[in-house]
Amino acid sequence: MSESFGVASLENKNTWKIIEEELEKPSIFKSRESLSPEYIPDQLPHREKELRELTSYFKHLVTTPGSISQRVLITGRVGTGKTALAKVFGRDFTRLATEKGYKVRYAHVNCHRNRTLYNVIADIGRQLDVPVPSRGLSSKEMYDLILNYLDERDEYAIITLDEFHYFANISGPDAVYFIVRTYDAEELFRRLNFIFIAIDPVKLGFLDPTTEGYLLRHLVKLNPYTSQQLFDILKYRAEDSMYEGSYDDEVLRFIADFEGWDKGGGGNARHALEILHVAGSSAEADGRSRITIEDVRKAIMNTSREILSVSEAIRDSPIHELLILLSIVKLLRKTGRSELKMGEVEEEYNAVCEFYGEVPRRHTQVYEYVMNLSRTGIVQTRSSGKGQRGRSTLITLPYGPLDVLEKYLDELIRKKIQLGL
Ligand SMILES: Nc1ncnc2c1ncn2[C@@H]1O[C@H](COP(=O)(O)OP(=O)(O)OP(=O)(O)O)[C@@H](O)[C@H]1O
Repeated sequence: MSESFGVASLENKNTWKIIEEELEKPSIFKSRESLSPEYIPDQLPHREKELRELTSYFKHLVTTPGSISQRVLITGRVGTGKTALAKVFGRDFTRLATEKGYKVRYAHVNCHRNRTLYNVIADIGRQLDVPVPSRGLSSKEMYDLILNYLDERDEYAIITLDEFHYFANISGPDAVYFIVRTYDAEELFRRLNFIFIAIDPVKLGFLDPTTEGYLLRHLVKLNPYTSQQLFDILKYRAEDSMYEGSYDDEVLRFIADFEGWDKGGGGNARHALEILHVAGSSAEADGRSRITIEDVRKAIMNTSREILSVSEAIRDSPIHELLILLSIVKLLRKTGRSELKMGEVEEEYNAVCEFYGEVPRRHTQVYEYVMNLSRTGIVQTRSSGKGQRGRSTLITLPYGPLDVLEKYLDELIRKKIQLGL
């Protein structure tokens, strides 16, 4: 026993040593989650004006509640703070309204995840704690249930439909009209007020002119951030999430100048924060307590704009769409080829599903997912011309690096499986 214990203690000493060394490494982050994209900060530097605009649109809820059903459209490029602005506004407005004795609720629906009218309304009901039966109701019946529930409790709600262009594209103009309908005739409808978030109002071009005109008259447009604004945002978020001394103004300025709209960057706060996060992680992994400019350079290379724009586009994709994208990336790396046939992607997808313990979808669904990835520009597809046995769909990715993308997809899929998404 003692001998085997002796060997075990030697191994234990090694594992124990490894863990002790890891634990003794200096930490850069005092709170990683407050740097994560989902985190909603207390303040939003450089979005004060837009916060005031939103407040003025919804002021009736604490002066003449029920007088109108407001609809506002927030637009802006990726990473300009549309989601954060709506959530911070929803959180603080409802808190202040409640303090004044008005019952105002807030719900934030992600239309990338909930793409049909039925799912959008069901999610609204869920977030407002409306006791909605899980099946057997039409969208209209569920909508009426929510309105009556609010009416009985004399409550009003502000509902944000985020990534509204996905819902509009997939569900079509009738579904949009059902939600946006601008008539306020029936009093009951004034229980619900809406904020729509879309990257670009042009994407709503198919709306009927009345609806489109209405939304464009109630528009809050977020401009891309300048390098100075990004510097202030990075400083504010770093103070929240990283230990003092683990970064300095030179590091923040370097990132802000890379991403700042006035310096030719995307003006994208998510990208700037992602670079800071990756730079901090690599300094911490090397056992260093300070982020260097070299860490930032490496982080910028690893969060290339393409990878980042893809990561933003697929952040809320269904898990099997991600498994198919990962299969394409893996197969392109394995074969070294520039294009893949649908059949071989499907074969790889079945193997990838087995690896992650997921039940593979059938061919038609796989094809639909690939077309979806193609519609959103994440993959490129073309049908094979003559000279190939039978017609097949050829698939490729116009960007890289594939190894970085594979690592990113693996982490995203594991996180979604863990969260049961
Ligand atoms: N003014 C700001 N102050 C602090 N953090 C900000 C600010 N603007 C954006 N952020 C942060 O930057 C990240 C991106 O913001 P957000 O997700 O709101 O952008 P978005 O415009 O909704 O992007 P997308 O179009 O991809 O949804 C989030 O982590 C958010 O907390």
